[in-house]
Formats: sequence, C-alpha cells, structure tokens
Amino acid sequence: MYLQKITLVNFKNFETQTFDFQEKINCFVGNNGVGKTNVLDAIYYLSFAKSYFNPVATQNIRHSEDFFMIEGEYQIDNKIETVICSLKRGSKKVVKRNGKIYEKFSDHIGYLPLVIISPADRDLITDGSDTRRKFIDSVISQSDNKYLQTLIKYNKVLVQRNSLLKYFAVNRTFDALNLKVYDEQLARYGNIVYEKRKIFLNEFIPIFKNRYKIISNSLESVALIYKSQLNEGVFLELLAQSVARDRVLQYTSTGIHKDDLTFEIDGHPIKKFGSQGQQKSYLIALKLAQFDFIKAQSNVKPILLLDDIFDKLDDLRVAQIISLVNKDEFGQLFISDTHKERTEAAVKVTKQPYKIFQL
Ligand SMILES: Nc1ncnc2c1ncn2[C@@H]1O[C@H](COP(=O)(O)OP(=O)(O)OP(=O)(O)O)[C@@H](O)[C@H]1O
Repeated sequence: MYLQKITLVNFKNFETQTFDFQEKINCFVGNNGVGKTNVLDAIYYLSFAKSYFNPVATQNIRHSEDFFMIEGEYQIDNKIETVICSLKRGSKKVVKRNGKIYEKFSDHIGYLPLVIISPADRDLITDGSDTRRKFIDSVISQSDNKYLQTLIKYNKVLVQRNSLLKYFAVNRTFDALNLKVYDEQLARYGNIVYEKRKIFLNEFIPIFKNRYKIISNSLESVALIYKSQLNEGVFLELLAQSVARDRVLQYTSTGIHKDDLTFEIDGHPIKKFGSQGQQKSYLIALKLAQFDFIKAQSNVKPILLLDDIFDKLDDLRVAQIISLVNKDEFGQLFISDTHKERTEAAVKVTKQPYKIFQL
C-alpha cells in the first residue's frame, strides 16, 4: 500500500497543490513555515480523518476560505483507491472512499495504517493521561476495529451515566436501579476494552523495549507499565463501591477512562528523571514499536511520517532509523526537514528510490 498522489485545496497554507509521490521515500524540504508539516498532516488526515496537530477541524481550513479538501490516491494490491476528506464551514466533515461516503469515520480507521514521529509526540510524556490513552487506542484501533467500536459505546454510556449523576445532584434525588443499568453496560464494554488493552500491552512492551535498546545503544532499562483501576478488582464491584464518591463528584470516577501508562527509566518516571535524549529515544521507540505492532497484526507496512526528526535527533539516532529503512522493514516514508543537503545525504545511504520536494 502506498500513496501515489495527493491534492490539497485550501488546506492550511496551501491554496491548490498536487504532489506525485515515490513509492518509497519522499522528502519535503524548505524554510520554517513553508508548510512541510502541513503536507504530512494532510497525509495523516487521510488515514485518521483528523489532524495530528490541530484538533479544531475548522482551523485547518485556509484563512478566509470556506472549505478544505484533501484527496489521496493510493495503490493497494495493484488497484487505485481514492480517499477524500473535506470540510465546509458550518457543515459536517465528509470522508469518502472511492466515492462512497463513510457514515462513521471510525469504519475508516485502520484501512490506511500510518505512524507519525514528530516533535509533538513530547505531549505523550508531558500531558495528562488522556494523551497516553489516545496513543494506546490509536495503536489498537488500527488493527482491531471492534476495539474502537466498543470504546465508542463505552464513552457514550459514560456520558449518559455522568448526566444521570448530575441530574441526581441537581434534583436532590437518587435512583440506584437507574444507575445500575448504566453500570452494567459500562462494565460490559469496559471489561472488553480492559482485556484488549492488557493483551495489547503484553505484546507491545517487549517490542518497545527492543526498539529502545537498538535506538539508544545504551544499557539503561526502560519500563512501560499499564495502570488501570481494573487491575485492583472487578469493574462492576468497583463501580458499586464508588457510588457515594461519584454522587459527590457528579461524574464517574472509576473505569477504563482513567487508565494510564507509566513511562520509566531505571525505575524512575522519565518525565522527571530522563534526560532530553533519553526522552526522545523513548518516544521514538514507542512509535517504532507502534509501527512493528501494526505491521505484525495487519501484514501491511504502515506509511511512516518523520516530521522534523533530523533537527531533533543526534546523528546516531538518525543513523539507527535510516538503517531500519535500509533493511527494507519500512514501506512508504515521508520526511520533512529544513535542510535539503542533510536530508539528501541521509536518504542516499538507504539506496532506495527517493524524491525531494522543495517547498
Ligand atoms: N488555516 C490556515 N490557513 C493558512 N495558513 C495556515 C493555516 N494553518 C497554518 N497555516 C500556516 O502554515 C504554516 C506552518 O506550516 P508548517 O507547520 O507545515 O511549517 P513547516 O514548513 O513544517 O515549518 P517548520 O520548519 O518551522 O516546522 C504557517 O505559516 C502557518 O501560518
């Protein structure tokens, strides 16, 4: 699977632009702010029906325009598939594959597997647990659509249960039976999500540790730990035990929506004790492990986007990544960088066909 052509209309700083891509390596070079990351984001959009960088969909429309459109032409098993994402101000986003509109965007996730490595990944270390849950969800969802559908159902019930708790508080009332209906549904979907996250992490953690070892070339030990309240007991019982607290808080304080990952280096949180280089290595290992995992699950080499990595990494780490490309473990690769010479020198080493776009 590879992207052979993309057309952007009013997407961020692009008015109308078409790029024809190489099957292997494509590089975008140019000064700061010319739109290199924006092209990568458009490619990301075609896989996930959303931006990696800006969650406010309308802010991706070119200033003072009314809509944006991204059209991608993919080669999949010797057939051409077209995916279009478009958004008009005041209307709902539309995602089409071969002319057919998706009723649910979630049905599209996983169809065009993709992994992005970007300086914005730092959020995984610095932000709250929500960002780390999204990471787990995005990895599993790309190879298990049922997981995503179950998670969506769980989140819907969660919203309903929270509204009910609010209703109880505002009206100074309480109906245990009513709440129990939601508890049972939450437990049903939540247990499925929990089990799938557990199975996933059991497989993912060794892959991640191996990637870290290769990238960092170091002896320090890293850990990735799955934290869930459900490790401590049966979900339905935990919900029953927290009813009094939930009524005070007016939201559901127990469940898989509180899960988190702990990132450690030599037994200490990497956020506080990891050097900048160690943190970068940790994040790249996470993303490359994501790549390995999706590839193993779906038998497809995901598209890999490397945003600004040469700027942020030392030569050793860049060489490690490039050597992986060399081993032909990768499928199609997109790279953004400010320095044409640096990029060209790095990709030449791979002896793979490449194309450079000067923006
Ligand atoms: N909705 C929008 N309409 C018009 N321009 C936009 C919009 N959103 C972002 N931009 C512009 O896109 C540019 C940033 O593009 P991008 O992040 O792709 O740059 P870059 O080439 O990757 O730069 P750097 O080398 O600094 O990472 C900025 O000039 C910004 O003003």
